[in-house]
Amino acid sequence: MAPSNPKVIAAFRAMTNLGIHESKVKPVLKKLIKLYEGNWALIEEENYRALVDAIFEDEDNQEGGVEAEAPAPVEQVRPLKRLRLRGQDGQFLLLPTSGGSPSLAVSPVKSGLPTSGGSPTSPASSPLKSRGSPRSPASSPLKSRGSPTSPASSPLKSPKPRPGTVTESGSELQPQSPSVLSRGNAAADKGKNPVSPLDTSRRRKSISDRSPSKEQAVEPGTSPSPKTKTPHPYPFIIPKAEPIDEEADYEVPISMVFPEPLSPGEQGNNDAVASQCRNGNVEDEASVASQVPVSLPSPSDPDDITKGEEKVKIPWVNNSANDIPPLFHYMPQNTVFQDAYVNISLSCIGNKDCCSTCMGNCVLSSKPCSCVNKTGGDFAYTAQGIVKEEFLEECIANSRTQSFTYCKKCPLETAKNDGCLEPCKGHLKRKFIKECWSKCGCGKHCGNRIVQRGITCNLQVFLTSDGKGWGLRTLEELPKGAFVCEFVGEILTVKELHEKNKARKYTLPVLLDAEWGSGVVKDNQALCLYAASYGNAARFINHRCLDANLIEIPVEIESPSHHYYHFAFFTSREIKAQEELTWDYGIDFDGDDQSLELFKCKCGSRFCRNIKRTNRTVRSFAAA
Ligand SMILES: C[S@@+](CC[C@H](N)C(=O)[O-])C[C@H]1O[C@@H](n2cnc3c(N)ncnc32)[C@H](O)[C@@H]1O
Repeated sequence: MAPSNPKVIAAFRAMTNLGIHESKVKPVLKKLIKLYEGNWALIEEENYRALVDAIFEDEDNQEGGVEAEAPAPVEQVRPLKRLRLRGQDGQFLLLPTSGGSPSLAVSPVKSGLPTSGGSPTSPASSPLKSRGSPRSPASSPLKSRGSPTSPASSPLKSPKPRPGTVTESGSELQPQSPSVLSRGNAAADKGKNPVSPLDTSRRRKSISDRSPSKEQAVEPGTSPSPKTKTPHPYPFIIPKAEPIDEEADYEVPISMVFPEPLSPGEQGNNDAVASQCRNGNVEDEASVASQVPVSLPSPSDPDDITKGEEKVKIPWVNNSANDIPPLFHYMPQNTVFQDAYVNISLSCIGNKDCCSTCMGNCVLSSKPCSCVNKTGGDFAYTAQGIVKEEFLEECIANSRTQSFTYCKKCPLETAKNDGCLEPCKGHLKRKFIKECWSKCGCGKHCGNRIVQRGITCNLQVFLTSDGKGWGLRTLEELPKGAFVCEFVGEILTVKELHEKNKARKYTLPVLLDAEWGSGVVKDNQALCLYAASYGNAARFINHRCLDANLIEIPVEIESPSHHYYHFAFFTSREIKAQEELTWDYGIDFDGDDQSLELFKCKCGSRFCRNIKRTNRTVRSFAAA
């Protein structure tokens, strides 16, 4: 049976990429897991160097040690042995990456490894890069004037070849300079020695510990463009799940934690594996994992974390090969988890809620259509597709002045079901945008359909330099009021959220609570969005107290009832290319709600609510 533990799968995949057959990997991997007492960090380090070495040692032993004495030509039939042969003949070299760990550069002629069809040594033919046809470049809101879907002429639109990947001339396959060789040798020597599980310098570092000097290179606003960054040496980046033998402390971003089970049916299986690993019961992990099906997403293509789900690609960049974004399922639209009642039916949309007789672009029409009824008689968007200044300022003021409405019976309190119903703590008053939709007569390119057209600007997921984990940044300048993305996740009832929270706390459930204050909300209509396992790029947006550059605005599209709506992010000011995108999660760091994941705020804002305080908790849900 095929293995299903992601770590085992990743190890197998890494070895396959290096031309080593699974049958050779399995027995050695088992021994190694035992030897290292389940410390996967030691096995994964330096692209599984310990495993590669052990496989060859094993082979050597089986061949009676003949190989050890064999002269150089014997080595040629075993390309990976070159890892330990210091770049002999200039065919196999250990190139230092920016992360300091060596990468394998292989002569396609002499390696014996395949040179096309997804060979790991041939980035140009990476299966990742050949996936699908390149999609149209993003068009920024500014550039979309007149023709919202026309391709932008942004210089960022066509992804540049990644440094370290093989150029057409194959220059990186040439023999390296002596200095490169000598650095490579040092790395090769390192790999020769057996790795001791007691060697603490090899233990996993927390994100904040990782290569600060290199992280400086991606400082928002000051970082070089992605083309100057050094990527993973292999075209296929090996997934590196977080260690599973440690409890995540509150410094570790929640989204770096192993993804959750995907459905109640899968829960048992995942839990079995997870708990086995956490308990350190890894005696025979390779075989245990091979029997237990786990449904985890595969790692994303560094060129596109969306896996082709959005109109634009969203690449991710790391600082070293070991930094891999959390595993999650990319989903461009919200999807009901189980019990949430989301009524999307044409019959629910009355004449006053649509403009069935309109044609073309409603925003350009001399007389506003009925879709403006809910936005004070005017469209929220300008003809250029950005939120009007006045509307935006009102939204910003609402969120900053913290004006609340109160439910008669708050779903957050009833969900606790602890026999003590506390009064509602309040929900922010919000101003809605209403977009035209399918029952309207206008077309998809109508200027009153911005959020529903999805992400159009050039974004990038990157590792922040200030210990916040992964973040999202824009690669192009964005004007004030531009739509960036919506927060996408599983649609959960608050009760379901409460159940999930019992199993694992999560920092960022977004409450769709804009209407709760208007009456009694039914259980299955008190909804929230949860993006730990399924979500879009918004799950990478970090928190900033008060002066964040994004503001969330509720948007009505297909459901006139505001129990369900879209939670969309717009720029609250002009944003420069390379700036990190942030929003204020609405966290009260002085609060005492124990139900959410803690983190110490590193937003750097002078208005930070967590300054000079420690061990504070999150009081309210993000959107409250
Ligand atoms: C929705 S995730 C954002 C993406 C996350 N940084 C990652 O690496 O996946 C929220 C988590 O990011 C981290 N985070 C977000 N904003 C932060 C801040 N201002 N200071 C410190 N950590 C932050 C926290 O760990 C939080 O639990």
